[in-house]
Amino acid sequence: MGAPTGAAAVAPAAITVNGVAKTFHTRSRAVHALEDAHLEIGAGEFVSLIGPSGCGKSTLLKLVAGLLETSTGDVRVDGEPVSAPLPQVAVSFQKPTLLRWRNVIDNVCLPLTISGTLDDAGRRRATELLGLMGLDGFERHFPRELSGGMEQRVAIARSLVSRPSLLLMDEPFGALDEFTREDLNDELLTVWQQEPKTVVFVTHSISEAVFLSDRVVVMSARPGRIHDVVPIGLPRPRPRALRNAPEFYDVIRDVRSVLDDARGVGTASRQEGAGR
Ligand SMILES: Nc1ncnc2c1ncn2[C@@H]1O[C@H](COP(=O)(O)OP(=O)(O)OP(=O)(O)O)[C@@H](O)[C@H]1O
Repeated sequence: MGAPTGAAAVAPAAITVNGVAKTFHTRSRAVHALEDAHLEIGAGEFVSLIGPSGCGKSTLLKLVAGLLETSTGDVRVDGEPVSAPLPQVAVSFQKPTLLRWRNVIDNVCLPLTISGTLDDAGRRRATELLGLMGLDGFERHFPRELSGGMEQRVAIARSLVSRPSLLLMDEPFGALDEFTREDLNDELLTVWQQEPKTVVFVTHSISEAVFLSDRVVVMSARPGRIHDVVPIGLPRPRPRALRNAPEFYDVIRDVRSVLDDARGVGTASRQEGAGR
């Protein structure tokens, strides 16, 4: 498949999370969502965040997105402190949040419409991204005519249309059946390989994290901390068949062991060198 017009126009972003804590003050109490988080993500890396419910994965993602402010410490993208959403960063969530009254192509073009930069090249790019997402021929359909998986494909195309150098994804495929999720994982990796960018991906699925990532950040709960970072040594590109390979299961076992440890239920033994 040829690269889309003007692909890889923007260099991927690097991220630094330095001594970050986040406390939410509700009316009745203070919630320590994140404590003493340190993390470096290299430009072009694909990193997943995984951990028990409530351990601060979304909070960390929103801090990088500039949607929340840190309580202490700082977050930097390409060396610049993040204090508000940055134009080179796109965020996608579990709910696709398409505009029901706009058709598919107009939904994908929305970021360009909002920034006042929509032109013929932008429309062509939107069409190309829909093709990459397996949605050729659906440009004029409305969200009500799409399945959940198709809506999420449109949302991913929308998040890519402005060529972000950093893509932050919060459980984007969490509501989808396993087969659709795997298809979307494959499509996401195709785009990521064609247009290098940094991706931070929150998921509850160990296999999804392993399949996609260069490294998996394992977090522990109450207060949320970064427990360990597991490098995923599986070669790229990663074909569908990798999901049946023994080495894939070895790495999954390795990450599960770290996750069990983070949850304080350590049972499995981490294989030294697995996944490295
Ligand atoms: N705006 C908020 N106000 C108060 N507390 C919050 C707020 N946002 C998150 N929290 C709390 O911070 C903690 C971390 O939440 P966060 O959503 O980051 O966890 P998570 O790991 O993404 O969870 P899940 O896996 O269930 O989505 C939780 O205890 C949550 O209740």
